[in-house]
Amino acid sequence: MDKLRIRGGQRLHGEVTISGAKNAALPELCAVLLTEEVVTLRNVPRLRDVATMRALLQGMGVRVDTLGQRGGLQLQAAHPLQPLAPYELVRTMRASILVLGPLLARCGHARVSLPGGCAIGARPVDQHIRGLQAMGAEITVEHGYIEARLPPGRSRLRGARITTDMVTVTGTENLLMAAALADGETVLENAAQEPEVVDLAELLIAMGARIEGHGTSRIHVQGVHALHGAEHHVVADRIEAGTFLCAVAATGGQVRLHAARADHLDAVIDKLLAAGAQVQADAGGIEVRSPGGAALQAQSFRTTEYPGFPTDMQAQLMALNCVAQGPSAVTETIFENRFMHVQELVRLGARIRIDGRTAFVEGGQRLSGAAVMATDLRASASLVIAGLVADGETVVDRIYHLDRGYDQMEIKLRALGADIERVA
Ligand SMILES: CC(=O)N[C@H]1[C@@H](OP(=O)(O)OP(=O)(O)OC[C@H]2O[C@@H](n3ccc(=O)[nH]c3=O)[C@H](O)[C@@H]2O)O[C@H](CO)[C@@H](O)[C@@H]1O
Ligand SMILES: C=C(OP(=O)(O)O)C(=O)O
Repeated sequence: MDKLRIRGGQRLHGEVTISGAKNAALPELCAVLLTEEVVTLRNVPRLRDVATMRALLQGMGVRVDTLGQRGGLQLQAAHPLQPLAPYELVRTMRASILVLGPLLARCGHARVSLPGGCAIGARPVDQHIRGLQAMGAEITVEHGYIEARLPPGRSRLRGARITTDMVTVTGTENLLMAAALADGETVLENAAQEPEVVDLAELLIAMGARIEGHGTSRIHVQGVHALHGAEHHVVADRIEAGTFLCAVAATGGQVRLHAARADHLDAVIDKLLAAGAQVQADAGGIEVRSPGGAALQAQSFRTTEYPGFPTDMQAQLMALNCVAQGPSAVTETIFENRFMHVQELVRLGARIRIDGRTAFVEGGQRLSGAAVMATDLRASASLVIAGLVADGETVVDRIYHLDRGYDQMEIKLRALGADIERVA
């Protein structure tokens, strides 16, 4: 099993190009199920989750061709499709649930394994199911599978007004894709406003869907009979960019992030500016400069839905808070168990106490390298940041979590001057 070996203490300097967003690419790969024509996606990141999604789609009968070396994929979901998402693939990637809406809309039935719980929380999919039921689907859950079909005599879902109980990102995406081919108008209330939802809507519109209001909490979709092929560039990964911003803030140095979208990172950049880092944005990317974490002020924050502070950046900013000066309180409101990195950061010398949904970080600690275990994707990223500033050697085990969502992270960090290598 691969590990990352990091010798801390190097400042980061230079330039890095931010990859396409995992959380945009995954729903967009599922959107190809909505048409029998060719869809071309550019800037798809090289990730384990993308490989899993590719295998899932290929198992259904989708043709997938790689275009060159720069993240191009050409996909075609011509008939006949096998509308099945088996447990073996779904259990390794929760985003597999995103095939449910498109399969139901296109094939009239779908059999998708329930994703189950994971390290960061229970993560039920009841809102996805309820929304599709409101659109006329008959859904049962048996033997660990969601069995969804249209009632006898119906060939399409029907538009509906759906208000989800909470803001759900993949729930909004599933219902958006289903609504694109439904009969009549769908209104999604309490919709997620994340940039990845907007990017998916832009792909769907390029495929002929009639969507308005994406990027707000109310999305209107006027269903159409068929969608067609399209070409789309996946938006830059704001979480990868935010992770590099926190890494540079912690180690000190100066780095330019090409292709990063500052307008998608306001909440994170505000915290880094308040901490004392310098962050400047222009049309081509973001430049960050920092004297190093020990010269910064720790910042309290609370995760919320976009445009609030993203839960997917909580662990990374907490790693910075461990070395920055002063106490801070980090409150996680989205997932009930997303502090798995805390005990590993403590192994590196951090001082953190958890009380319910809040972690209280003492700050101002000198970290010292140790063997630590990655427990989930962003927890892994926080351990890498901590390892980059710790004295001596840190070995991060179980980095298959990191590979799910970061495109060549150690190669990009090494190009910036980090002493980091992948070892077996
Ligand atoms: C592939 C992808 O895009 N993943 C992102 C997506 O996950 P994902 O879409 O799974 O997260 P949601 O936005 O759905 O989850 C928000 C909250 O709602 C709850 N919930 C959600 C759906 C549902 O049917 N019932 C329910 O109770 C969840 O357990 C969680 O507590 O958004 C999260 C929140 O920004 C991010 O951390 C993930 O990186
Ligand atoms: C939690 C995440 O992803 P997923 O929803 O794919 O598990 C993440 O990207 O941090």
